[in-house]
Amino acid sequence: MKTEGIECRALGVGIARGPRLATVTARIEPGRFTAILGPNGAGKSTLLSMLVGEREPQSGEVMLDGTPLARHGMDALAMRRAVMPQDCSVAFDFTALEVVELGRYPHRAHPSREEAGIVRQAMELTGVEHLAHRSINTLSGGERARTHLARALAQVWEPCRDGSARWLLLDEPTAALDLAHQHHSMALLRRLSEEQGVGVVAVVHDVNLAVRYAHDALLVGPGHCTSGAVGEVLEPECIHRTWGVHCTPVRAQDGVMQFLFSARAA
Ligand SMILES: Nc1ncnc2c1ncn2[C@@H]1O[C@H](COP(=O)(O)OP(=O)(O)OP(=O)(O)O)[C@@H](O)[C@H]1O
Repeated sequence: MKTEGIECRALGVGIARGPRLATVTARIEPGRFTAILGPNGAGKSTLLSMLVGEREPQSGEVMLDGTPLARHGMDALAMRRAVMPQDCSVAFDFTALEVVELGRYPHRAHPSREEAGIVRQAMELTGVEHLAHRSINTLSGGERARTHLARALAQVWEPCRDGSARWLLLDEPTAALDLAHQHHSMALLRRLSEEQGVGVVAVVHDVNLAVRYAHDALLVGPGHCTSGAVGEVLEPECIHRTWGVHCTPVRAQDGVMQFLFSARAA
């Protein structure tokens, strides 16, 4: 039986002693980009925090490569998995460069020969190299988000020595980004999954970005969870059921199906 990947086994999503928001049974594959979508308050961030191991599930469990997540140990996880939370505030007055360097901290016992190069290339990929010496707390929301994405990329830059898959778990990585940077970042994440086998899991609100760049979708709530190939999950009827908006499929010039949305039926 295939065990590689993240498996949600009847995962009860909701805060401790709070209501059950959804029960998630799904397998998330490495080498694929999985978008988590759903209405506000459906439990997307709560689910992500369970996949990361920050929050205990109300029931069920999260397995990584066939072993319960908690048994992997935080140090081992940090070598192969980077997390970008929704709120990326930094208490200290670090420069952008220092924030990205933090991504390399888990590797300090076995540094790469390319440490400085990794940090520089990660910053180039998200377009923040010119901000290297600025204080993180003086950057705009989008600049800060791109700096934290660079930190996450730096953390999982090199393949694991034991060949295990690397993961990026990101909570709304494009929320603060302008149109160009949204597409640039999503394309980058897709490439990382396809070319380097990284498992990318990202909470995304923009259905069209998800349809264009993700392989799979995990749709949370209200009260249920659906997962599968993005084009099968995010179809007009399901979108209407989930968000109460009507949508018209249109084919973009490059052949990708996208949607036009309206509050009322055409
Ligand atoms: N620490 C907390 N204490 C009380 N309720 C909480 C806490 N954290 C989350 N919740 C509640 O749990 C529910 C799910 O929150 P969550 O942040 O997972 O939703 P979400 O789907 O990510 O929403 P959004 O799209 O608005 O970011 C919400 O109703 C939220 O108010």
